[in-house]
Amino acid sequence: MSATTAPAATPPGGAAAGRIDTGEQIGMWATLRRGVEHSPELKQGIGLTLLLALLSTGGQVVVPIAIQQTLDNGLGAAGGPDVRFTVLMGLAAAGAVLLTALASYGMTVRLFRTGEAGLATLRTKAFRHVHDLPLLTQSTESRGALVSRVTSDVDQVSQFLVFGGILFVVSVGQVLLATVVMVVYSWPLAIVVWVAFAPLFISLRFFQRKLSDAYGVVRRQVGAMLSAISEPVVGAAVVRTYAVERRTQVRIDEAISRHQRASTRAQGFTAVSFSLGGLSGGLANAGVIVVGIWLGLAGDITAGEVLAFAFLVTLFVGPVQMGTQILTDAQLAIAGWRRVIGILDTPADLVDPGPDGRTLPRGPIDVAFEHVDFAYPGGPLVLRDVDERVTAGTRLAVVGETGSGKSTFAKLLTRLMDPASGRVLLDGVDLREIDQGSLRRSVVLVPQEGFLFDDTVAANVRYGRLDATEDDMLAAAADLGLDDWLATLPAGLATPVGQRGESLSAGERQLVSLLRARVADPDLLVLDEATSAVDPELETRIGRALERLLVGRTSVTIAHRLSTAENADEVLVVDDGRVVQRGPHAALLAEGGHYGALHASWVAQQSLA
Ligand SMILES: Nc1ncnc2c1ncn2[C@@H]1O[C@H](COP(=O)(O)OP(=O)(O)OP(=O)(O)O)[C@@H](O)[C@H]1O
Repeated sequence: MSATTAPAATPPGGAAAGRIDTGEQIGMWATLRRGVEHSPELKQGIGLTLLLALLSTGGQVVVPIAIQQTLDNGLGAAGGPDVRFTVLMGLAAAGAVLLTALASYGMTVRLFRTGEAGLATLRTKAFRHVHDLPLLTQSTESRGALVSRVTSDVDQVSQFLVFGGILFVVSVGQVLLATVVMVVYSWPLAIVVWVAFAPLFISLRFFQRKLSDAYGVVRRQVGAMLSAISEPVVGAAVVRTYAVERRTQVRIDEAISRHQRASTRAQGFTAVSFSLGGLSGGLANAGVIVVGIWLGLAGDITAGEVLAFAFLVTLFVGPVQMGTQILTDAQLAIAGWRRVIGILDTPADLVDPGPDGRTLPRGPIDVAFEHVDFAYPGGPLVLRDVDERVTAGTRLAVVGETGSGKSTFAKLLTRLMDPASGRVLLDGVDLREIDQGSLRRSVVLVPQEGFLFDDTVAANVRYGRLDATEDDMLAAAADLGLDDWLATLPAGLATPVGQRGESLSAGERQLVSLLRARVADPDLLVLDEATSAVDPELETRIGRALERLLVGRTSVTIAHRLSTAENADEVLVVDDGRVVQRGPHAALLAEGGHYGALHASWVAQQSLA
């Protein structure tokens, strides 16, 4: 059976290997619990914060009580106005207002601090985990969406915790306290207020569900919008070269419109619930006045109590009305929190064996593939039953048509992915059992286009070994015969390379990648040979540097050039995911077959050039 007709194979690492967990299946309370677990700072000193919240809400209730007391027992005292009592009540009210303000300040500052500290932890955790995510997930999940999870989704949680959270604590306290005082003054009037708010309370659950769905869509659209915007920014040169600005703009406009539609829909629910809050407040006030006067005429309630009630209703209305807004913020935050938790829940596919991991001894490495199969998620097998051994110190060139599986072979060899079945062994040890630190020290992959960061040549070379000194780098350059090239750069090692190395030519970028690999000094070097054409002088220089880099190591080069295959000790020919030929260049040439055909096409290309 050929690779293309093979049934879809299970992706390595299970179904989760291909996508990031959306987190959508996590319930609201579970999200909150898990969110707090991930940011334990949020719980720190919560007792004191709640006490301050209680004080700041308690203070608000003192004012209506003071008004009632002043009216009934001060100004309206049986034997004429009691000035001393009235002043005392005034002072009590002023003290309560001051205490409320101080407590509210203390609570706000504390919530700010713990909120920001907790979210910084969450952001750091999520960002670190992005690095551990399966390589396949990172290419499947659009990068913009991934960035939005770590940035704007966490911001959303932050906004709620810092603002919504404060309002929530105060509102709940205020409503409860106002209710208690209302019941003490007049339970029939308290019932009037609660009846007025009953429809809103009952419908809150409905709104909460609607808002949750609607804001979940909004958060997804934010990710999609960031993705649509960031891709053309990164690929600006391609957009301009092919004059596809209009098409790109249409994509971005569509993403923005989708976000706008989702936001408008969500805000529609907010508006309805907010208006319901206002309506309930109006009803409650009217009910209190009418029933209050009626009770007053019957002598069941004093004038001071009715006036206090009017104030208490205000205390009650504000938070309840605000509650719908808080609900909105909470839903946004929970939707954001879910997406961040989704990242943290996505298993890192490459499990580091940790302290049990084996360490590779230094020196050239012996490589073995034992019946290795591999398939990308949901796709057919792209490597089938690869069973090969490369003895330490060998220079192996891997050749094959485009799409035959060469790069996949290299990725498995460097453990960027694990095989679906079979084993890859280095010095007889399964790659999965090797300590990640030891593996990264001993094995280095030089990709076709080595990524350069927007920094100096030195900083980029240092990615090979973080403690490399300038002398180490100069020695590496001398070893690869690149010292004179380095001297031609405007500031030598201190020359800035620009974004993605754009200030350097393609060939120069390759030289920086080779220097980086030399500084790393691996025992197994896996090279994906660059295909971009560079000028002949630089080509010779790259070839010479490569020659020197390979000395004393095992090397596996994905070869696109005839000379590389010719200079290798052995050539491995891959076709449609299978190894079809192996041997030294000359022997394979004599054999013909796939290698003969590849060789003929190389020779034809060269004569054309
Ligand atoms: N991330 C991926 N997701 C899904 N399929 C992939 C992925 N990367 C590669 N493939 C598929 O796997 C097969 C082998 O790809 P691979 O990159 O290993 O080939 P290659 O021989 O290195 O090709 P080239 O010489 O063009 O780089 C191809 O059919 C390719 O489409």
